[in-house]
Amino acid sequence: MSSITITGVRKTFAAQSVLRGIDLEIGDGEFVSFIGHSGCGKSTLLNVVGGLLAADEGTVLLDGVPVTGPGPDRAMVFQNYSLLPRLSLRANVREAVRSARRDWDRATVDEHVERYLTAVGLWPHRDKRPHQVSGGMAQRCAVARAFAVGPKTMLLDEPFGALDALTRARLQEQLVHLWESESETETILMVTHGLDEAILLSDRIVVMANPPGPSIREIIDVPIARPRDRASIVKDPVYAEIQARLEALLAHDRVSVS
Ligand SMILES: Nc1ncnc2c1ncn2[C@@H]1O[C@H](COP(=O)(O)OP(=O)(O)OP(=O)(O)O)[C@@H](O)[C@H]1O
Repeated sequence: MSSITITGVRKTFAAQSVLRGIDLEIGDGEFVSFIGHSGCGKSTLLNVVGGLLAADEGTVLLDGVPVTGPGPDRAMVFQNYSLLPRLSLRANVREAVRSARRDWDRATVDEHVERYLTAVGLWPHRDKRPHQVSGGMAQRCAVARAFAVGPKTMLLDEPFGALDALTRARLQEQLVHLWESESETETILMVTHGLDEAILLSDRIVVMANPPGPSIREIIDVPIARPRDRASIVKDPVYAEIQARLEALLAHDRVSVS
C-alpha cells in the first residue's frame, strides 16, 4: 500500500501556476527526493504534504486519510534550523518529545532524548544553547528532534543546504542511520539542490520543472543497493547514468525558461 498518494494537486500564487497537476504515489519506506530549478515549486509541494499549505485543487492522502493540516504523523526540517533559542539542545529535543508523547514518564522521555542526541553525536553538547554551537550542530539537533518525536513521514526541505561539504556528508550519514536503524520514521521526502546528495540518499528522484509544462518532468529510479558508500557508489556505472540524466533534464529546463 502506498503511504502517500498525491492526486491532481494544483497551487497558484497570484497568477503564477506553481503546482500544475501533481500525481505521485510514494510507498511505505521510500526515500524520495525532489530536485529542480529555484522556484519550480518543490517547497510548495512539501508544504502541501506537510499540511502547512492548502492546495487549490487535488488531494494528498496519508495512509488513505486526507491531509487537512499538520499532524504528529509528519515532521518537517527546514534549511534554517528552527530550534528554540532559550533552551539547551537537550531541552529542545525533550520539549518536542514531551508534547508528542504525553503518556511517557520523565525517565522514558530522558532516555529517548539521550538516544537521539547520541545518534547525532551531540550528547556531549546537550547543555549548550543553539547560539553556543555551530550551524551544523544546530541542524543536527533539529534533525534529531524531528526524528525523536516518531513521525511516520519526514519532510526535509534542503536540510543540509546551509552546511559546508564535510558537515553535510556527516549529517547525511547520520540521517540514513536515524532513518534505517534508530527511528520509527518510514518514509522520507527531501527537497535538495544537490544531485550527488539525491543519488546517494534516494530510492527515487522526482525532477520538477518550471512552467508551462507539467510540474513533474521525470521520475528517476536509483537502483543502487543499500547500504551505500559515498566513495564507492560514484564508481557505479548506474550512478554516472543517473547523474548524466539529471544534468540533462536540468539543463533542458534552464534553456526552456531563459
Ligand atoms: N506564500 C507565497 N506567496 C506567493 N508566492 C509564493 C508563496 N510561496 C511560494 N511562492 C512562489 O511560488 C514559486 C515556487 O516557490 P517554492 O518555494 O515552492 O519553489 P522551490 O522550487 O522550492 O524554490 P527554491 O529551490 O528556490 O527553494 C516561487 O516563485 C515563489 O515565489
